[in-house]
Amino acid sequence: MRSRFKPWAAELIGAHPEIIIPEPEKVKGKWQEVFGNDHPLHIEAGTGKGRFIVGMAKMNPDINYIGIELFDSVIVSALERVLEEEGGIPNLRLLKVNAKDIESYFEKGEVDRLYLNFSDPWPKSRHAKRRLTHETFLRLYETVLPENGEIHFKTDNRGLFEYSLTSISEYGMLLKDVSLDLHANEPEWNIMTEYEEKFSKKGQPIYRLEAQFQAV
Ligand SMILES: C[S@@+](CC[C@H](N)C(=O)[O-])C[C@H]1O[C@@H](n2cnc3c(N)ncnc32)[C@H](O)[C@@H]1O
Repeated sequence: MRSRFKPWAAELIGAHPEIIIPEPEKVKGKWQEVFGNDHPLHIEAGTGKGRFIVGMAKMNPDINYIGIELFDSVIVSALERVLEEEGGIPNLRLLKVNAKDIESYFEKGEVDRLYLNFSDPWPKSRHAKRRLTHETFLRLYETVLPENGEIHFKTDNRGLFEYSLTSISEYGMLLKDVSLDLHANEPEWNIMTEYEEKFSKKGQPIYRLEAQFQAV
C-alpha cells in the first residue's frame, strides 16, 4: 500500500507511544505486561491502514492484537482510526517495523496467531523472496508461534494464492481451510480489510486459507 508522503505523520506517531510502541525489542517476551493481561496475542503483518486489525480488536476484546506496518504514511491512518474511538482500543497496539525482523520483537510462542491480508504479490519470480508467504518468512513465523500455531491468509491475487498454497504445503504445514471465493458465502466473523473492500466491490473473488505448523 503506497500513500502520499505525510510530513506530519512522524510527529503524530511520536505523540502516541501508548499505541505505536517505539522500541518494541525492549518488550520482547513481555507483551502480557504491555496489555496488562494474559489473553492470546494475534498479530497482522502488513496491516496497512488498520481496518482489519481495528475491527478484529473491537469484535474480540478478550484477544490482544498487534498490527505491523512498514510505512509512517500508512500506519498513521491506523493510528487515526484508534484515536477516533472513544476510550481507545485497549487490546490493540501497532508496530512500525519490518515483518522480517519479527523475531526481534516476540519470543517463541508469544504470538498465538498470525494474519496476512492482501500482502504485496511481488509477481516477478526474482522477487519471490519478498513475498510474505515465502519459506524464509514461514520459518520466521514458526519461531514466534507456538507448536501448531496458525497463519490465516487472504488475498485477491490468484498468482500469490497459488504460490502460497505450494510454499505452505512444501513447508509441511497443514492446510485446514481453503476458500476460492470467501464472499460467495461470507462468514459472519469476516472483517474486511481496505483492499478486500476495494477488490470485492469490483467483483473479484477473495481467496483465503488457514494453515497450521506441524510438530516434527
Ligand atoms: C497491499 S497492502 C494491504 C494492506 C492491508 N493488509 C489490506 O488488506 O488492506 C500491503 C501492506 O503491507 C505492508 N508491508 C509489506 N511488506 C511488509 C513488511 N515486510 N513488514 C511490514 N509491513 C509490510 C505494506 O507497506 C502495505 O501497507
